[in-house]
Amino acid sequence: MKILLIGYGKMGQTIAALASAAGHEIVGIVDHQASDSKIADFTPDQVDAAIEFTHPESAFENVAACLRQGLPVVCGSTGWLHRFEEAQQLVADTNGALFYASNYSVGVNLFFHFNEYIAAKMNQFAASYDVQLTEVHHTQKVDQPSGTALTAAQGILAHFPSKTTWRNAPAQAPEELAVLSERRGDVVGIHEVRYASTADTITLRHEAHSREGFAQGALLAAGWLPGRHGVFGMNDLLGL
Ligand SMILES: NC(=O)C1=CN([C@@H]2O[C@H](COP(=O)(O)OP(=O)(O)OC[C@H]3O[C@@H](n4cnc5c(N)ncnc54)[C@H](OP(=O)(O)O)[C@@H]3O)[C@@H](O)[C@H]2O)C=CC1
Ligand SMILES: O=C(O)C1=N[C@H](C(=O)O)C[C@H](O)C1
Repeated sequence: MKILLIGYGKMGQTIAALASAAGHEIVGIVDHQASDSKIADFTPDQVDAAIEFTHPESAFENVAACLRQGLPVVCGSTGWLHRFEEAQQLVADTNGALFYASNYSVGVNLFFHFNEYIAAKMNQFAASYDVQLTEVHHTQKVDQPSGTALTAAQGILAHFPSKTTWRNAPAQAPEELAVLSERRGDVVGIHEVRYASTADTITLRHEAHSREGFAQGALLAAGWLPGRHGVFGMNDLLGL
């Protein structure tokens, strides 16, 4: 597979290493510091898929540039969902292909699935149990709460109707889901959903040990996307 990497930080470099080991070709790197290349320098005959892991403030423009160039794009940057509808419209206008996941690891996507199942079960016991979400990441992370925590929060709100909104702080009303963020050292990513009653606590937890799971998932998505048209996510890829 011929890959254009957009963003050559922690994720870009992890993807490059795994891609090269798997025999894929990195045909270009677009990054603030690591290269002078631009997305507009690349055409669909040179690139099977672009993989974008940059920054919340640059993700939409990078995705848009890929779509305008006719490049299928796998985007992992978080914190830009306020522009997601614009991206969807651009995909439709260009007959393009966009893959987005707040978290590309297979384990986290199983966690999302279990989270929804547990929320639906626990709804029957909502009078006794309160639920809260916590996420812990490294101190370089700029967005808060994490994209993964937002996806998990949406899963709870959809299946545990006693919670109708979320707040990135301790809840101030029973219908608010507290989504608590902590930034500590070089933690790769910990997400935890906790249902607590006066009698006991039930916890669903995912802890990433490295960035390889995210990178493997992004490469899987990049292999799957070419030839498809539309907006896709991990449920399409994994059939969850
Ligand atoms: N969906 C998922 O599974 C995962 C998502 N992420 C998300 O991916 C994003 C990147 O994470 P990570 O690699 O850890 O971050 P890093 O800060 O380590 O790397 C980002 C890189 O992108 C560069 N960059 C910033 N803006 C642009 C731009 N406009 N064009 C090209 N390059 C740019 C940065 O350069 P400079 O430093 O010079 O600004 C840096 O080299 C974050 O939003 C993070 O939340 C992370 C892990 C997994
Ligand atoms: O910035 C990170 O590092 C991560 N970001 C993603 C998120 O916001 O959920 C995924 C993962 O947790 C690592």
